[in-house]
Formats: sequence, structure tokens, C-alpha cells
Amino acid sequence: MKDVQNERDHRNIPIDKVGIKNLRYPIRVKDRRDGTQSTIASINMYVDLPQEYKGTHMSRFVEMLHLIKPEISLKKFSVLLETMKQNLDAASAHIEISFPYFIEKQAPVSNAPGLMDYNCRIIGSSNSHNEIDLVSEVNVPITSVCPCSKEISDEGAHNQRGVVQLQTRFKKFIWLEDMIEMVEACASCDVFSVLKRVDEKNVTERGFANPKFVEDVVRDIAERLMADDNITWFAVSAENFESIHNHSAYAQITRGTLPAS
Ligand SMILES: Nc1nc2c(ncn2[C@@H]2O[C@H](COP(=O)(O)OP(=O)(O)OP(=O)(O)O)[C@@H](O)[C@H]2O)c(=O)[nH]1
Repeated sequence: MKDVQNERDHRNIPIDKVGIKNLRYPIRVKDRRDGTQSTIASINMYVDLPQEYKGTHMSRFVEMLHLIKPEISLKKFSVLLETMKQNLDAASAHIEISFPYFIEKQAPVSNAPGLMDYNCRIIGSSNSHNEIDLVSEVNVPITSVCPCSKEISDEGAHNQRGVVQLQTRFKKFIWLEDMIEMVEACASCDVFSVLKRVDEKNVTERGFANPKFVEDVVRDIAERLMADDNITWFAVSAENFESIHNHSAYAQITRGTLPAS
């Protein structure tokens, strides 16, 4: 059978990233409480392609994924990246695995349990020097109460749901749960899936007692991360879906050392 992918390309243009995108796949992720949890990921896998080749071998990406029967641990990630480079004759490899991660969270007063879902992502790359770069990302919904509105209004203050995206590079493994809890501690109040009336009173008053701009949220998170020796790099953003505007308020801070490319 003719192998078109292996034919020579004459345009002399290497490709930076080629591969598969948005492959839905069941995975198991390390879970701080239960050991592992099953979820469904959307996976992107890319390699570079030298200028002389017409195409990459798309089927091999899925074959490799199937072989490691993915339990998404940092160790497996490194193995997969190296395997991608070997099997596809590539100098660099890149994987992004996005998935909803579920954490059981109890309501603050009634202790009613519920499952919160957090969109998470692990991004991994291996460059031509076989250096592995891993980034862990959590997207955490929060409540924010506006400090300005509280100060100037005779009654109430506008408040809204926002989302904090935190990406970290680190020296030793960090739990997604630890990143999520740290972000939640820096919000006006955190968000729950189950709230009874006693809880609703609690989160309303807690948020009102703890007003924050998006700037306050990203600064409070940055302060904690900058004091943490384990974190070598981070990017944190906060987006508030303003209840008094039809647009968002947004702030972002990036700090730390990027790995050499
Ligand atoms: N490179 C490339 N492949 C594509 C594209 N569209 C579809 N294909 C894939 O072509 C694949 C088959 O090619 P290969 O992966 O090289 O399959 P193969 O040659 O039988 O397998 P190997 O012997 O392992 O190389 C299928 O998985 C299709 O998904 C495209 O735009 N570019």
C-alpha cells in the first residue's frame, strides 16, 4: 500500500506542531483522597515534523495512548513524551490533557456533601535536548464581592461568580486539590454545589465581609506562590463575570523562571 505520509516534501518548511486534537479518552488521575479518579479527557498530542517529510503518522498517537492505558501521572507523562519522539522520529513532543476533576466538598454549615467539578489541564513537552517541561493548570470558580460597591452603596454590594486560572511549574509534585484550595482561600468566598439555607446565609455574609477586586485575588494568590519554594513559575488570572456589566473584569500575573527552550 502506498505510504503518502512518508513521501518527500519539497517546500523546505518544517512544521512546529502536528498531530491530533480533541481526542476524547477515559483517563485516571491521581486523587488526593481516593488514590485515583476516573474522568474523561480531551487530549491534544503533537510532534514536530522535519521539512523533508510530507506527513506525520497520525494513527501512532492513538496507538501510543492506548498502550499506556492512561493513568495520568507525571511519570507516565514523561514516558509518553519520549515514546512519541521515538515512534514518530521527532525532535520534540507536546501533550495537553484537559479534563473535569471532581472533588467532594461539604457545605460550610450543614456539611451537606456535593461534588464540585473543576476544569484542569496538564501540559507536557519534551524538547530536542530531552528536557521535560510540565505545567499543571486548574480553573477554579469563585465568588467575588466588589470592595468599591460595598464602600459607596447604602445597601448591599454587587457580587458575582468569577473564574481563576492558575498554571504552575514546580520542583516536586503538587496535588490539584492543593492548588484549588489555595485559590479558593484567596476569593471573597468559594463556590459549592450543595448549599442549604444555613449555608447560603454563611456564604453571603462571608463574601460580604471579604470584598475583593480581581487585582486583590491575583495578588493574594501570587503572594502565596512567591513564598513557596516548590513553585518555579506561575501564571494566575482572575476573570469576574460582572453582575453590573455585560463584560468581565480581568487581572493576570506571571512570575518565575521558564525552562530553556
Ligand atoms: N499526516 C496526516 N495524516 C492524516 C491526515 N488526515 C488523516 N490522516 C491519518 O492517516 C492515518 C493513517 O496513516 P498512518 O498513521 O501513517 O498509518 P500507517 O501508515 O498505516 O501506520 P504506520 O505504519 O504506523 O505509519 C489515519 O490515522 C488518518 O487519521 C492529515 O491531514 N495528515
